[in-house]
Amino acid sequence: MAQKFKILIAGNNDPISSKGIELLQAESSFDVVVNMNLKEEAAMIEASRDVHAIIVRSGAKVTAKVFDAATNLKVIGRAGVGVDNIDVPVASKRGVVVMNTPGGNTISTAEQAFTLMMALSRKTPQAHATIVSGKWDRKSFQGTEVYGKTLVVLGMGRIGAEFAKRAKAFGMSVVAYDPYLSKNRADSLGVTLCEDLDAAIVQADYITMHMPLTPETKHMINAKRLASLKKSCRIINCARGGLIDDAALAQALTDGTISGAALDVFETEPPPADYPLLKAPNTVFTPHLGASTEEAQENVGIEIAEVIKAHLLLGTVVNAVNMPNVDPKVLNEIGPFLKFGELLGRLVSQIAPARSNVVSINYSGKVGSGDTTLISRAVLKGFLERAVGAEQVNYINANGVAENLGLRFTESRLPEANLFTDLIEVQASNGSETASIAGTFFAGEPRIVKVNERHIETRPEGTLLLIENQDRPGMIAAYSSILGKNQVNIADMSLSRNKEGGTALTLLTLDSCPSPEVLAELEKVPGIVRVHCVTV
Ligand SMILES: NC(=O)C1=CN([C@@H]2O[C@H](COP(=O)(O)OP(=O)(O)OC[C@H]3O[C@@H](n4cnc5c(N)ncnc54)[C@H](O)[C@@H]3O)[C@@H](O)[C@H]2O)C=CC1
Ligand SMILES: O=C(O)C(=O)COP(=O)(O)O
Repeated sequence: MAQKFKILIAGNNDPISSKGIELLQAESSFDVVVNMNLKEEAAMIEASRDVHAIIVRSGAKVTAKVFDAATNLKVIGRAGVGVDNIDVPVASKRGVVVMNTPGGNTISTAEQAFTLMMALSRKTPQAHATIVSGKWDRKSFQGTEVYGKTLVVLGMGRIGAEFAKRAKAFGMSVVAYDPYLSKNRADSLGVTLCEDLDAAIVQADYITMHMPLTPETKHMINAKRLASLKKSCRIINCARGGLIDDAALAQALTDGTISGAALDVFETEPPPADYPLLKAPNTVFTPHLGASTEEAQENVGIEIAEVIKAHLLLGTVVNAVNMPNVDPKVLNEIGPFLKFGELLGRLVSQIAPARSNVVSINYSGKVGSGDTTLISRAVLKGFLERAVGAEQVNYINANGVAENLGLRFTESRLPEANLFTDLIEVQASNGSETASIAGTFFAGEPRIVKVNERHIETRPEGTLLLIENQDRPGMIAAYSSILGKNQVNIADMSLSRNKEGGTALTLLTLDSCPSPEVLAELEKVPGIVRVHCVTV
């Protein structure tokens, strides 16, 4: 019977599009539970216990404790962009893929930010409030035009670029500050690239912010920067609370250091009633509504449902923030290499020199001409299992685990086929010694074709005994007799030597693993240099 997957649509009064939910409900192997009342962590923990997937917007928080409880969890889908309500490092550690829907709410958020800029310039909410309170006041609400003004866009990504296009249509001159924006892209958007944040913002009549909240961007607009702005400057933040120091902003507005602020996002959401910013003059606020349009919600709701469904049913990975993408075509092509890469990593870890600090993966042939990111992660996973335990390492956290152990990993790719159509070679080195195993596929079957630079041919199955010895007569008889006398049966054998009278390598496939005593006896045989027992 096909596996059943339980999917939790989790929210805190921030609904996911019914079209997305229906798409999941139509799948017979999915059990879809919708709970929009998950404000408290305890409720979220309870609701997540036995689920395989969770879909959220920004309201429900997926914390470390939720991961502790959700032991079946495979994937989290964020119907939107920001994943700051999900503990992504913990997700990665647990091997849970986190996917989002970049792009689906871009236009809506750019439109919301633009609306905020216009409403701030024309004091629209304040004017509205007086009318509904019975006043007709035409003196207090003189505004300013945006036409001809300088707009500084901080973060020229998807939303920033859409904002900039609209601003240009309104006759604004646009300056961009974004350390990752190329000059070509700035030129094609028709904006002036400024490489220095402080130099950019002092020119601004308007500043709009469109970047994620990271340690680098936290409090990017602080008291010092606010003090450097033109008195006429107005700030719009429709990205994330915390990009601006809200307390410093409240002070700057109260002191008249700047002329206004329009915010869709706050450092604390929702802001408490005594939040100083709420009392500051010249503000326009909305409660995190950037993505709250019919169109955006339908886009992100359907997209997240589709990618979660594809992940659970087919293993594809799209829009993941903690893993490379794997589409069905790629998965079909590299699927066998993933398993094999993991196996090669596991084998090399068993013959690696002590304190290996570099793992090198060399691809050649067809496999080397494609994207090998995921195969390398599979190799690393296999290699690291001995060090940290198989449960602790997965495709998502493999690079981080390696980094923590001080293990460097290098990759080389040669599209040309050598002796084999596809070859993956994994080497581990501690600087003075190196061990390596290379493998390929023969008619779809995996084969080990090289060990420690010696050509050999073995199926990677069962227990392998690797013996390096001086190339002289009598060696095979010596080790065979020790194995025989200890009831260890040899199922297969492959021999290789570098040169006559040099060092020979034997790879034996055994029916059982020799005891440590038998391995020690083998190592004592004159002429035997090294013995390794490796389990596949
Ligand atoms: N208010 C709302 O409802 C919504 C808010 N957002 C938020 O808007 C923000 C932007 O979203 P997108 O444009 O889709 O993201 P994006 O990834 O397309 O753009 C982000 C841009 O910020 C730039 N950036 C990164 N670090 C920077 C730094 N230190 N200084 C200046 N620029 C920097 C990046 O290079 C990138 O170009 C995100 O934080 C997202 O969560 C998105 C949708 C709705
Ligand atoms: O997509 C984002 O980053 C947003 O901030 C939108 O949040 P929401 O889905 O409206 O809770």
